[in-house]
Amino acid sequence: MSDLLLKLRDLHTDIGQYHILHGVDLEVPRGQVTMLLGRNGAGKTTTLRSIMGILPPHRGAVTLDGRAVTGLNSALIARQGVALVPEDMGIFANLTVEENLTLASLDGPPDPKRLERIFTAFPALRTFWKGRAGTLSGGQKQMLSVARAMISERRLYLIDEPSKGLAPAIVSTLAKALRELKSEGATILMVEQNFRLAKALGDRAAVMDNGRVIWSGAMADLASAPDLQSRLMGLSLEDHT
Ligand SMILES: Nc1ncnc2c1ncn2[C@@H]1O[C@H](COP(=O)(O)OP(=O)(O)OP(=O)(O)O)[C@@H](O)[C@H]1O
Repeated sequence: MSDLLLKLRDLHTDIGQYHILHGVDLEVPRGQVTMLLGRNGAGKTTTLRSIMGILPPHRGAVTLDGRAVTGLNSALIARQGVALVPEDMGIFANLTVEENLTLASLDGPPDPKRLERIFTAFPALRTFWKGRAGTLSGGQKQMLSVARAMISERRLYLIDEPSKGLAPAIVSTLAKALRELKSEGATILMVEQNFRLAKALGDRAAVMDNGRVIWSGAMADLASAPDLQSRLMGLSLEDHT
């Protein structure tokens, strides 16, 4: 078993007539949290969507645990144990919290032990268990979205800017849940603009610009080098909280 769970090689993806990814190379080690950083429009979301098979790449390779999964549709990628927590949260507003989690569970009804862990991390989901997801607050919807990924054991979690638009107290709740997921040995590839959160959770970092990864390495190396941050992103990440 290799230490690399996910590998992207020379990935090119178009959206309509636009060429968005221009040869993304990325390695995601098993059991670690890799943060995908970069300016707005750099191609971070498109990279996650390309891995998940929502936007199929037209060139390059996606390898999961040594197996090529390039071009498979998203249902098949999900069956390989990959979960995406999308930026728009991807929950079913007309269904209850319970129904949202039951649908996300890969093997029948949710495992009670996993459910208990989710309730401990996000107590609001227990409170509103029978409530429609559409009536939850923005923060609660985000928690439900993360919980949908956590309801079954996954090989890889792709998480797109979970802290976006959330109040600081909710970001702390989210951070705690993600830290717990990390402590269970989960492999996570996460887009995050909040550098304080990215730094706290990330083991590795990859910085994108103009549809490519322009730097990758240990998060500690990036966090301790303001010059590097400003060269890569045009600003100090510390200002970007
Ligand atoms: N549906 C679309 N049609 C045309 N261009 C698109 C579409 N979706 C995204 N793009 C473009 O693709 C590029 C990459 O977008 P993407 O959402 O991957 O960037 P990002 O790094 O995730 O940005 P952000 O941090 O703002 O979310 C951007 O220039 C964006 O304008």
